[in-house]
Amino acid sequence: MNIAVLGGGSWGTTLADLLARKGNTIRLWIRDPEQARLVASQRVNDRYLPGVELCPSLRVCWDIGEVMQGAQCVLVAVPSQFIREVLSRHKHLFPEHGVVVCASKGVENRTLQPMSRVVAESLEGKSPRYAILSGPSFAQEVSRQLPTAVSLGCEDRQLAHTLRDVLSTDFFRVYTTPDFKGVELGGAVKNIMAIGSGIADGLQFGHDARAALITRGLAEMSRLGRAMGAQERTFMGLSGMGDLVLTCTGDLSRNRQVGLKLGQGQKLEKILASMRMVAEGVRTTRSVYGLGREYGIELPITEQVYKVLYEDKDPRAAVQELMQRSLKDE
Ligand SMILES: NC(=O)c1ccc[n+]([C@@H]2O[C@H](COP(=O)([O-])OP(=O)(O)OC[C@H]3O[C@@H](n4cnc5c(N)ncnc54)[C@H](O)[C@@H]3O)[C@@H](O)[C@H]2O)c1
Ligand SMILES: O=P(O)(O)OC[C@H](O)CO
Repeated sequence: MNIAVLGGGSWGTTLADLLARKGNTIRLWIRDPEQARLVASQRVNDRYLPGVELCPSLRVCWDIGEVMQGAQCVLVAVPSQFIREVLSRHKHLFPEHGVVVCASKGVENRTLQPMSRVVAESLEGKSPRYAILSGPSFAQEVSRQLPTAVSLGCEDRQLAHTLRDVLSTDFFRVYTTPDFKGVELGGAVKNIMAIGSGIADGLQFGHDARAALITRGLAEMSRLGRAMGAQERTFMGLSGMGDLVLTCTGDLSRNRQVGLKLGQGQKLEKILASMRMVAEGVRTTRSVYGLGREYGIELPITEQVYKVLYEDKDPRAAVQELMQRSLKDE
């Protein structure tokens, strides 16, 4: 397949490399010309995926027109808050009824829209056929060909199966589900819980606290998902429980790292200034907090993470408040 990958961060680079190694025709768009030239000549994305030698057939380019030429599928791995801007600006390059796979995890701040809506609205008039790729997958592990399993949410069963076959390898196993809403919401909300789990671990609150956060985080995610039209059982799968477990426990998670530092007493501004990569959960917390209010759904962990991130609440007081809520049935 001829595929354009938009987003030269760690995930876009990893997926482009994986697909190129399978013999697909892959072009990777890196928006910064200097960075694109460097990656193209050195055959390593030193900034976002150091130490991984890229497949010789993978073309790296800053000219998005060239990258999009003849693409049968566009895989989007740009941070979620920039997807609308990138797709809208380059809408003329997209074919009608083209296939778009969104691999980014987040909910837009301005509109509170999940990624499927952002893609559909940005490409309005082009009627894109879209799928959401999510699930427990650290770029650093996938790029080293370590065994990984993910979810692909796509309403069109035939397209889902085609994409599954295109994306799967011996070490990267793709499961399909028509519930794209559940897949995208799971991928977005787990980042909030990863920050929460990092906070608890940064405070050295122990394994019990972390297990409680993961489990109650799953309940919170499912509650919001149900209200937004997702299927509850999707959250028991890879893009829900799977990614929660990974990012709430795995130190490779950038969202967990943000939480750990907050729990250790660092300030958000300083933490973000020290990071080169994106921690989607920081901005997604703001969106999901807004969704909770819009849908009238109780999201206690999200609310406390929001207060720590945006109201400078003491992390210890946030955990205390969670523990002192009125007692209820599970
Ligand atoms: N890295 C992973 O392990 C992983 C795994 C699964 C999903 N994801 C998701 O993939 C998405 C991309 O994350 P990543 O880890 O590749 O990012 P990254 O932190 O590795 O890189 C950030 C990327 O964002 C780009 N960027 C920054 N500002 C931009 C703008 N204004 N417009 C367009 N691009 C801009 C940078 O050029 C860079 O390519 C996120 O939604 C993330 O949650 C990441
Ligand atoms: O590093 P994080 O926290 O953005 O997590 C990366 C992936 O989403 C893990 O599935």
